[in-house]
Amino acid sequence: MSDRAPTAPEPALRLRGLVKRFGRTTAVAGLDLDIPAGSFYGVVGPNGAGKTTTLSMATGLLTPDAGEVRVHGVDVWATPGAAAPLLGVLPDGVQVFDRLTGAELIGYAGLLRGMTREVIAPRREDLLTALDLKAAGRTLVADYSAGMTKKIMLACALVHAPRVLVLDEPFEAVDPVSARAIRAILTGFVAAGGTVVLSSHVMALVEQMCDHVAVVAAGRVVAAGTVTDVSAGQGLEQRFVGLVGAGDRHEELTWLRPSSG
Ligand SMILES: Nc1ncnc2c1ncn2[C@@H]1O[C@H](COP(=O)(O)OP(=O)(O)OP(=O)(O)O)[C@@H](O)[C@H]1O
Repeated sequence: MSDRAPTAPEPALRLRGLVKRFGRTTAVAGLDLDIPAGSFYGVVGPNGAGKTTTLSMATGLLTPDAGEVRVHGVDVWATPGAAAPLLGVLPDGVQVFDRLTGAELIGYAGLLRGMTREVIAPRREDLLTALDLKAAGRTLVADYSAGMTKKIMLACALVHAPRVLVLDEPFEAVDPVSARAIRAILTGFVAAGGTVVLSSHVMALVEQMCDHVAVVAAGRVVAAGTVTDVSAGQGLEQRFVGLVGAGDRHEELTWLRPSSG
């Protein structure tokens, strides 16, 4: 028997000491997080907590001021060419090439990942069908609704079959039928050994879908672990408010009384 201590398995994503400042604003203030391989990981936090900034640095979209990111052990910033194929990314609020049709955009995403047209074509059809975008595949993305744009960008993130999916608010503006289709895709992906990291403001969704969650506030992780552990018997929303909320204090807008006018 070996007397060596077993080494912990390499996480799908390892974030260490991430820092990002925008002028005088510190968006991310030394953030550490391990996302276990095979997990369905939710990242939650109040508006402006640093979630988008963190996920952008974790996926090679935004250069950190300090810190390190590894995806399955591969350094995202030192070796971006090796890390990129492992990652599928749905960014929030980035410019899309919207003068392409949906089908062209998926094709373009596949070509950027070095895929051949022969491999891309059937996958593109599968994705358009699965995301209920078959008819819209021939329409310019500029003419898409917010939810359709979200779905086509998700298709672009999936086409090269990455190992880790990082999705910034994937359900925002998406209708319930499409949300169900996306959930099925993501659940199947995790069941097949993939890792999903998503940010969301919907605690019920994170509680239902995710097995792990990190609560981010003021650019740091204030709680992380299994959803059961982080919820601590209170339900995730209650725990979230307890960790980052201002309690039950609400300013009254006394002037907002239509009947008193
Ligand atoms: N490009 C930028 N230039 C200047 N400040 C920025 C920029 N991007 C983010 N910030 C600031 O960094 C902080 C964190 O923003 P970030 O978008 O990461 O938060 P978030 O947790 O994703 O918020 P939300 O839940 O509202 O989407 C905020 O104070 C924001 O104003």
